[in-house]
Amino acid sequence: MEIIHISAECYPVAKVGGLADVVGALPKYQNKLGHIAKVVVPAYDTKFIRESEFEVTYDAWANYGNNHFRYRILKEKTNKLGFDLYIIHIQGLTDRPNVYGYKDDTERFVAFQIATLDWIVQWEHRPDVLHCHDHHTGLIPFMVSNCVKYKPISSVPTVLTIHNAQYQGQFGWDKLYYLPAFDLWKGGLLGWEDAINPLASAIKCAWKVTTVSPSYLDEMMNNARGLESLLRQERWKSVGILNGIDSEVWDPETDPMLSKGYNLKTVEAGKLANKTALCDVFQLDPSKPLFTFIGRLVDEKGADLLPDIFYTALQQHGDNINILVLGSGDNWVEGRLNQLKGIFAGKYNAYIGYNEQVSHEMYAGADFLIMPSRVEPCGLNQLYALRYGTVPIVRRIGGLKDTVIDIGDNGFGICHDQTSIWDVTHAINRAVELYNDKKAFKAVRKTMMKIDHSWDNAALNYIELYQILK
Ligand SMILES: Nc1ncnc2c1ncn2[C@@H]1O[C@H](COP(=O)(O)OP(=O)(O)O[C@H]2O[C@H](CO)[C@@H](O)[C@H](O)[C@H]2O)[C@@H](O)[C@H]1O
Repeated sequence: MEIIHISAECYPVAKVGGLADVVGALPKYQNKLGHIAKVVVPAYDTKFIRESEFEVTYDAWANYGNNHFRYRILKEKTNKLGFDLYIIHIQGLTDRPNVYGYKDDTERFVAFQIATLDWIVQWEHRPDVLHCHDHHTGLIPFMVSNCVKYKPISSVPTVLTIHNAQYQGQFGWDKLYYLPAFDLWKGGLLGWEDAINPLASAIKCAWKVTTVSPSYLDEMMNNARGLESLLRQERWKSVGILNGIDSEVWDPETDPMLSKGYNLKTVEAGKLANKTALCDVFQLDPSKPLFTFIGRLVDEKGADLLPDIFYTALQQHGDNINILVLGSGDNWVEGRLNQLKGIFAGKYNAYIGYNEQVSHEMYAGADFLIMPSRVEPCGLNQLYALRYGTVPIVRRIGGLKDTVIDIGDNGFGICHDQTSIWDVTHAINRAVELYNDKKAFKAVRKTMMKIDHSWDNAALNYIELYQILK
């Protein structure tokens, strides 16, 4: 089958969060299964794009509304990611350093989606499926089925994967004219409440809707930022497929970002070496348990509670624990996390910003990884932690519930029910007890490192789903 993944992010081309990890890995595993999976993303001004070689495969003009734009489709020459990578360059719209956060994000992603379809519609052959990821590509299912100019590809199945229903990409009806012509009576398929809502539109129009864990699919029926009733209505065509991880990129034995590689047999010495190096950089004490948080500092991750959680835990445990944070997001959370550095020097530190290298060093050097998420569609951090022998401390929600079993149930993680200061500090107390029971701690590390969360199975689940659509 020929599968076209269309996305705003793809690791290592452009990454903000987990969406990039999925789009950078799933196609590779689909290719390994003998299919042809390709990826289309906007051509941002990122390091990967600047440092890779591309050839122009298509050069044309398009428009959204009255705005004409020139776009070029560039193909990465060496296939170094394990799939064909196409980037769409739209001068003045895509060629910026950040993926999101601009006032004209609506225009940028509408233009990207129109350019993608304008290009595909003039191919001599038809792909087998267009796989859209999140709201940035959410207008594609509607446009493929309804816009006159895309009629030649209207029989190509579209699949939407919801990585996070918190973000929907709404914009006003005054911008309806951005879309290529369609019968206006079909316009209702674009809207939800009082706006054009790309995520809602894709839920209505895609042939299949998937999300990234079975539990999150259930939870969305009652908690999806206003889309609950729509999701209930479209449940018949929806399925939850648990994400995998790229076990080539995330392999503690070969990870070039670590101070020392390790495997199941050498995990104790390997983790200690990485912990020592990490503690050295962040002025922490490697003889104490190291708790970490990695992620976007936003409410859905429970980040607003982190400063109080850490303050309470550090007060309770005195000199017996270390905490290290890596993240960026809400300014006031960043500020408070920075403030704690002065209060708890030598046992707490925070790196405010985005740093892939430091994240790998932390998965390897940490003893525990905290994820007190309010919403977690799948979560990849806990899967990386498991592979690197780091015990996840998670709230029982979404994909966290589907992937982490509590030590009290013969599992390998520490689970709690609520995103609250009490629940998380209690979980930290349990973690300290586990850490002090050296035999049990070692056994838990071994158990979790043996778990296979690679994409092999999930990639096949997606193929089976596409095949039903043929
Ligand atoms: N400051 C920083 N520096 C370096 N690396 C950082 C970082 N902040 C985050 N990361 C990295 O970004 C990724 C985060 O992935 P997640 O899946 O946990 O969350 P996210 O909410 O972005 O993804 C959404 O999509 C994914 C994919 O489907 C779902 O798993 C998830 O539940 C959903 O919310 C990890 O690779 C992590 O290491």
